[in-house]
Amino acid sequence: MSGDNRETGQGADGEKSPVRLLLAYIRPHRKILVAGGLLGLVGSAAGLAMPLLAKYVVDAFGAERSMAGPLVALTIAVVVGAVVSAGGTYLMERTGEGIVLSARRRLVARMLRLKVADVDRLKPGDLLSRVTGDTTLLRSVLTNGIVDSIGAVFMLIGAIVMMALMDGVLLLVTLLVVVVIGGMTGLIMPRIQKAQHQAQEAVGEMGAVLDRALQAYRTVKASGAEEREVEVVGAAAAQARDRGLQVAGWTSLAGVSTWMAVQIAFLCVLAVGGARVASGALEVSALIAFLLYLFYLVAPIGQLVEGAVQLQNGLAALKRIREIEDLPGEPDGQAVAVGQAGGDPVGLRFEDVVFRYGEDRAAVHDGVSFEVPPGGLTALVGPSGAGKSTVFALIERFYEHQEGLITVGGVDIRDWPLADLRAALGYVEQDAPVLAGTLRENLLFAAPEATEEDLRGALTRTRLDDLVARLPEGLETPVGHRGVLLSGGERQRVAIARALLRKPRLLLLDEATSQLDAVNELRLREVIAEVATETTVLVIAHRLSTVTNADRIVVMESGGVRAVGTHAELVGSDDLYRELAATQFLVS
Ligand SMILES: Nc1ncnc2c1ncn2[C@@H]1O[C@H](COP(=O)(O)OP(=O)(O)OP(=O)(O)O)[C@@H](O)[C@H]1O
Repeated sequence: MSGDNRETGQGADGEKSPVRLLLAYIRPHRKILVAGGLLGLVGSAAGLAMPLLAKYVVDAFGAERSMAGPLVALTIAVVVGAVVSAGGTYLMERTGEGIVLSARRRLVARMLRLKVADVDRLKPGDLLSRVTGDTTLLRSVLTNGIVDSIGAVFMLIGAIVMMALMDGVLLLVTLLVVVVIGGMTGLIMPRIQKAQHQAQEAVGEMGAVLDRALQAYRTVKASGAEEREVEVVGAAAAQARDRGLQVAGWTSLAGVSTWMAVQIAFLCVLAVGGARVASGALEVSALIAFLLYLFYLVAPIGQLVEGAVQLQNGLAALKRIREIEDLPGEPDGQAVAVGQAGGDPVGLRFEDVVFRYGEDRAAVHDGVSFEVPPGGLTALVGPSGAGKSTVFALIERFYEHQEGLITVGGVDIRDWPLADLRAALGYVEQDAPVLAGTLRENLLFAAPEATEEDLRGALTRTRLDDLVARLPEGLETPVGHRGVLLSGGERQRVAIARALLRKPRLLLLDEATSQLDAVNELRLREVIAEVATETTVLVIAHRLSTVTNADRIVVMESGGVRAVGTHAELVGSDDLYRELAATQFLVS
């Protein structure tokens, strides 16, 4: 078994310029975008033709000619203009939605393949806002922003050509003013981008604090902390508003400088043009026409500035999207080996394992060694913080150990292809191991291809069949957010059934600490004992019944293994174990 441990880090587009990266989102949609842009142009042309056609109608009326012809032409122009414009708008919006969709798909695909260590560091609410908010910002810059800017460039060129024909000197004066003030606007643009990035960050932070409040909804209420949480989320919202105002400030400054450019150019042209008219170098009519063209420049310049502002917003959003996309993925973690599960029980070995959660952190595991033979029940016990859950995190390769060796089935876990390793493991978390959705969806989550027979078997083995029989909609009953509609014991058994459907060769079970009623307690004990006859079970034990049933118990203490033995042996030989048995384990 050999694994390719290549990290799925930055893609080939890691070094491209941000604008090119932005444009890459359009590439698949460019044809529709061009079609939408062309329809928009035809619509505008039809709009432009209308005053002319209206003139014909009036002329015909005045000359007492038949108005039928011009009226039909006008009607056609109105209808064609409306239909074509609507079509253009629709295509543009459609492209925008398509761009947002592909940006979201890409981002989510990356998010779900990140390393657990990175996701532990990031805030879920902020990640959510990157998928929902930042991707939306790409839409307008990549559709209307681009099309309008291209249209503006054409108009600008047209106006400049006309102005050149009128008077070269005045054009030079105009361009000088526009370029100087345009340069100043250029200086503002990066500030808009920075402010927009901060604004989006503030929205992300607001999402993060809101997420915190919603995740701990019951605790918030039970602690009477509603008002304080409202304040905290409100403060984050105010922060987002402040950042938004900064963007608005810089954006309006850019707008004002455009307006100033035209006004100052107007005054300069008036002064220079007046002098040229006085000296006889220019006709008055040419000066008037030139000034009219100057004002003709206002709209396209405004559109260009607007396009540039949108570009800054898009780049700011892209930066936040790339912050996630550029994080390295798990080593060959892309493929989920569905259907490859199953096989004989495997053993597990830790050999002098050293692990710390960060370079600057103290070692959580400082030379951990123990062995779990294939099959049977092994319990992991120890005081809180001894590093028991970390053992699971290392076996699942959520985190990578720094020193020592961990083997599953005699093979170094670093040599297992990650998807195969995880397919061989069953993992039952202690907290909230049930997801929203129906009971069936939860059970089939890790093994969607499981047969109805497998499902019934797992339900029987986890003693869930009578629960299913009691539920009004049976397996189709929704379990509520994080399974809140189930009891603690039921949730854990659902999670065990889900793990069993994957036919694990080694089941990692973090036992629920919640107090269970006698029936649930007994069932859970039976389930664990029964599963241990079929596969290897490593359980972080919180119950006396589990340790007394275990084939062997590994006692951990502050990052090391202190003793190994059966309950009877350890009660006799190990002080810490005796104390744990007397105080920590829930009696049953
Ligand atoms: N994701 C993490 N990042 C940083 N430190 C962590 C992380 N998870 C756990 N730790 C730290 O590692 C130490 C061991 O934690 P671990 O969860 O493995 O202990 P445990 O024995 O399972 O405790 P408990 O029985 O209370 O769950 C603790 O001091 C904890 O603060």
